[in-house]
Amino acid sequence: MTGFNLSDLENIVAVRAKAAPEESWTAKLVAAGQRKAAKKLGEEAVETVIAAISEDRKNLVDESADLLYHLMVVLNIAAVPLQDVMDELARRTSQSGLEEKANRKTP
Ligand SMILES: N=c1c2ncn([C@@H]3O[C@H](COP(=O)(O)OP(=O)(O)OP(=O)(O)O)[C@@H](O)[C@H]3O)c2ncn1[C@@H]1O[C@H](COP(=O)(O)O)[C@@H](O)[C@H]1O
Repeated sequence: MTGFNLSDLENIVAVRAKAAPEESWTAKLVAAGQRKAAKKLGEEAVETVIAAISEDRKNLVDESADLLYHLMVVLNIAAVPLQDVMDELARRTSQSGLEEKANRKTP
């Protein structure tokens, strides 16, 4: 265990987003724009799903890392701090997912 967490990754992404695109994948994605970064995030999500269904534990860890990294890039481009996501998750701890689903208002 390293103690490395998502907040550390968010900080790395914020720094590398300002690097030259020729020397940083993060900067290259940021320069390409949100559409491209989100597409990459979608690809990583699909690869994570495939790893989960394949019951390939090592691949699931690797693809999950790719997924979380690309999510951090997409949040950076959208100027959404990770803390906003964590606050939303914290807010949701007050009720179960099933409870929330049952109470959802239908349009
Ligand atoms: N965690 C990551 C990370 N995870 C994945 N990637 C890159 O994401 C890119 C896409 O990954 P893929 O495996 O999908 O590669 P691909 O070439 O698109 O593969 P195909 O599916 O197309 O075959 C690759 O270049 C990976 O290296 C990452 N790039 C950067 N980071 C972090 O960001 C830091 C800064 O990186 P740079 O911005 O590149 O300096 C790094 O030190 C890491 O901490």
